[in-house]
Amino acid sequence: MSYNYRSNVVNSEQMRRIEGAIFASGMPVAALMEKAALLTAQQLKKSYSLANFPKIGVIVGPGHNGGDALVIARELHLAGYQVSLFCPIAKLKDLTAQQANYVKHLGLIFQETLESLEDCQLIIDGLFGFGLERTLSGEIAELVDKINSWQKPVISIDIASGIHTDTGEVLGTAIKATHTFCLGLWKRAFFQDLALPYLGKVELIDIGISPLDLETILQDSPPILRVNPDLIRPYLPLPRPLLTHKYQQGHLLIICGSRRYAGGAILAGLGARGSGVGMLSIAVPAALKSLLISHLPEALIIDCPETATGAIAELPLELNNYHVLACGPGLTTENPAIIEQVLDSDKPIILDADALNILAQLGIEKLSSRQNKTILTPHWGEFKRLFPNFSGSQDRINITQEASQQSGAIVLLKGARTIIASPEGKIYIIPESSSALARGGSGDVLTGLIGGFLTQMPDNPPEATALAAYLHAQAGILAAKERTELGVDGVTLANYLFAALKGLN
Ligand SMILES: NC(=O)C1=CN([C@@H]2O[C@H](COP(=O)(O)OP(=O)(O)OC[C@H]3O[C@@H](n4cnc5c(N)ncnc54)[C@H](O)[C@@H]3O)[C@@H](O)[C@H]2O)[C@H](O)CC1
Ligand SMILES: [K+]
Repeated sequence: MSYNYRSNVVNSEQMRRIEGAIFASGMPVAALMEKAALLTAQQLKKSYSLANFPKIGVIVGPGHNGGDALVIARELHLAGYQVSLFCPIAKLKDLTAQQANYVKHLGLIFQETLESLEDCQLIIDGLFGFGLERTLSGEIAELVDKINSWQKPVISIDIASGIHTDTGEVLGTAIKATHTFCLGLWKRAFFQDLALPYLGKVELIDIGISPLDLETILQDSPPILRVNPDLIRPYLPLPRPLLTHKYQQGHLLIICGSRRYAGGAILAGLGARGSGVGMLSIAVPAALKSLLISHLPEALIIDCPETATGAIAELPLELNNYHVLACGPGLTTENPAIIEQVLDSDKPIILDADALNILAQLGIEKLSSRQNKTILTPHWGEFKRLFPNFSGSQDRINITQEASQQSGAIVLLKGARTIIASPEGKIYIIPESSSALARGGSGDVLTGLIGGFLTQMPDNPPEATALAAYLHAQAGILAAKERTELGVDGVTLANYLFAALKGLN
């Protein structure tokens, strides 16, 4: 695999080792601090103009996060901002103490009380970075709570102080930043749902970490990759070969719908349509056939015998005739037998919604006898039913990885930051999304979309899943931009998939 500062996500221990390797190769610590802080100061001056933010308060911690803050304070001072400093912990690391001496020499003032910073238009949080090692308490916790109570713009350096760099947990209390500049490499906390309300807008400062240094440290552990266009574009089934026909582009079967939940079947079909899959068949209870044809004239609609309440009673099909099976949207949990039939097939399968609820009843061990790939796409509620052992943990990256190891399936855990883990250990993270997607029907679109891409990319199931999740999120973002977060129903979302796809290509 290729290493890249934009894609690789690290934990604090890896960050420390990478930093250590850079220092050991000759880069002076003070030089790297200078570079990181100068680049951050440049961005800060661009986003927060002297005209609008003439008075800036800087909170200086005892470690190198505080050192960064002091270099930034110095640069802002030299650029004409009026800068006030507050340093709540007396004992500073050597380099930080040196930086403090120099800003004193320049005439910057260390205030006696935090309150002296209350009239600033902006606060810079350089209290703790990835060196935070214990819960905030006492006066430090009070200081953090006081800053939060001011409700001013707060810019955190590297990470919001109080947030655990790996798990994203709040250690006692934490700064509620409105903007965080992550230095060098993305840390895991930036993709943990728990931490998002504390990080605000996030930006990566590229301090020039070379792929060589990344490889030396990261090659021994499975990669955690932040999905971005450069990473995922090579997997797109585009351009299509000049000479091809519909069956060469794959045949997806979606098993979905009930009289009660007819819409889920339509939305899954529309999601699959958005992938451009060559052939799409949709198995539904007989009563839904004409409805599905009216929405998806290009699909082959298979009418199945129904139960008394309108669920699929049986699948009169040879499932192995299809390349991929996607199953779940709108099914109801009435008929576990069809899920058992799907599990028995030799084809790759995607299970979502009630297919997951039935699997939870059957037991996750059922997957161990499968001969082909399984992709599970739970939201948190479904996840807890499938993997009750992990429901106590807050570290979504870890538990998705463990759930994948335990089940042997690719697990996609939906959330503000969707995580995808494969049993071989790969992790993909979808870095942005829209709360417009927190709405009934958006998951059905995703199931169809994953099915459609997996059908066209049979050799790369984790990447097909990541590609679908990325485009789904981008479609949500684009649609919300144009229609607000309230205007993105499932059909609209599906209609924006092509725009997301165009944005990637
Ligand atoms: N990423 C890079 O390449 C660069 C990062 N830089 C910055 O350095 C910090 C990490 O610095 P470090 O000195 O290791 O740790 P911190 O500044 O986060 O703080 C450690 C300091 O704080 C004490 N401490 C820890 N927890 C608590 C607590 N709960 N209460 C009180 N005190 C606590 C601990 O004992 C230490 O003294 C990184 O985030 C970047 O901002 C470099 O500038 C170079 C480039
Ligand atoms: K910080």
